[in-house]
Amino acid sequence: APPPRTEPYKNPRSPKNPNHLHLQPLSPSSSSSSSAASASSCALQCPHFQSCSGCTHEWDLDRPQVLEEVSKFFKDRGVADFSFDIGRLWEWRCRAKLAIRGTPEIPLVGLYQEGTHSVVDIPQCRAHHPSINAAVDLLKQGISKLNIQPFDEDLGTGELRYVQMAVTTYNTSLPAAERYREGKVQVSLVWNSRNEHAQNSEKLKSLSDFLWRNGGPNGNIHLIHSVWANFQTSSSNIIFGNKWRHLIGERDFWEHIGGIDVSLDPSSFGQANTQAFCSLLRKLQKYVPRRSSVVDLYSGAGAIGLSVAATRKCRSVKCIEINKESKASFEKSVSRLPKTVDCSINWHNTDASIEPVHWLEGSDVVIVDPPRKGLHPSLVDALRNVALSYSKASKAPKSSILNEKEEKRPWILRAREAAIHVDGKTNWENSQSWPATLIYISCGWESFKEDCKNLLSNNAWHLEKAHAFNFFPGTQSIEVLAVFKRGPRVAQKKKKSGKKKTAK
Ligand SMILES: C[S@@+](CC[C@H](N)C(=O)[O-])C[C@H]1O[C@@H](n2cnc3c(N)ncnc32)[C@H](O)[C@@H]1O
Repeated sequence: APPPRTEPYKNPRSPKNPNHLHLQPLSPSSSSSSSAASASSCALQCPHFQSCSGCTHEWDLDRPQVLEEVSKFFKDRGVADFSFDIGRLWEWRCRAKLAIRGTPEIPLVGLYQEGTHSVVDIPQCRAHHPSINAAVDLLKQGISKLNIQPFDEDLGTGELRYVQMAVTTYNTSLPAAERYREGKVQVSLVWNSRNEHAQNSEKLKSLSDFLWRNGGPNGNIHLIHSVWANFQTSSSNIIFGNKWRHLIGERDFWEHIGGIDVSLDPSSFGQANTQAFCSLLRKLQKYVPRRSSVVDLYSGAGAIGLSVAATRKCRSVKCIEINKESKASFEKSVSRLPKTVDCSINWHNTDASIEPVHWLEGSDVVIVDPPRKGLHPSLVDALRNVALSYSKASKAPKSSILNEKEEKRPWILRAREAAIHVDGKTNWENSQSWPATLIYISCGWESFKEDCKNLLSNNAWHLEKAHAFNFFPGTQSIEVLAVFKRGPRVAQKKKKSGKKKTAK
């Protein structure tokens, strides 16, 4: 795999109309032969394009159209050196949730056709890590051989509803260059029953054994890392139910991300593009001053917070996450942090939008990585208020901790108690600081623009750096990493020319 490339973003040739190109590819003899050649070298070339809803763009995978706008947006707000990390263009997806429909003889495993609930089979998907396509093939063989009934959405009948495939490329016994290609798949089968005691659970066990026999360490090719079951009977569109069971293979799923070992249970959020996420983390780490106190809001299983705890020698890291399922993964990742890490680490299972000022207090750096819809308005308000009270009164905002005694609501008090707490070796004094740096990671460009404008208004914050990452090649989505500093931008003093003025 070629290493990810980072390029300072320059306005390229005028954007082409991808639909037009799709219908009428330019021939090499046309006057635009050089752009046609570069477009086809970054073309998706997937047989499922247009029937499957996963990819929306077939050409210029290295340059999503939205980049023009993104680059201009940051330039207009004072970021001169915006960069874009192109990364891997095919076989980048290490995590896929696929619907299972059809019949036992002809199962369909894939995504919905745009705007419908018809599932399209995507055996040769170009975005999937090759191990996902191979595992899907094996799963289909198992479905047919064991007469597993795919789910019927209209009737609510059938056995297998969805499958989640997650690839781990963590294998220290292989040379680093081979690890990605040799990725192993954690398969989670979403079974249409309440639990493992239902009538058809023997078939679930048979399917899991089939996958392990044929794709496990003693199979023809070792493809499968482990098999899990999730039980879901709801008629809603929600993919997963609340019950998870580990069926076979290694229980713990590890990945090496951002300089640390990170554990990810199937119920926890995981980034789909592992390599692009690693590039983002490498960049992010540079913006966290050494020995700082960090709060990581929307932290999931803590990949970002724990990575900066280790690589930036942070004094403290506080992670805030609404999904209680991420707790176990966080705990395992903490257990593998290098022994040299001297950091007070906390993980709170709560909603970051409830009384967010509480979480900001005592931190030098706040990292936010919200879902696509962006930050909750209460958090934007808290970030603005904290910054504005500094610049208005030239002093720190009033401590929310002073009001703590008055807080009586038991659920808020419970959330403030850390679900996981690890002491550092050094007893640092409690910091009275408020964040001076805000690092915003966004997968939703439209919501980011709104949040960004609100954060910048009245000079509460200013933008210092911005980078984008090709997290989802083939789509118009990109991942943005934006670094804000508290207060207005201070104009840079012009360097003295060094030439002495000569008296006339
Ligand atoms: C884009 S993911 C990022 C996770 C993590 N930073 C990572 O990279 O693995 C967003 C996370 O925010 C969590 N989340 C959503 N709404 C939340 C809220 N109101 N408060 C706290 N966490 C929330 C989700 O459960 C999810 O884990």
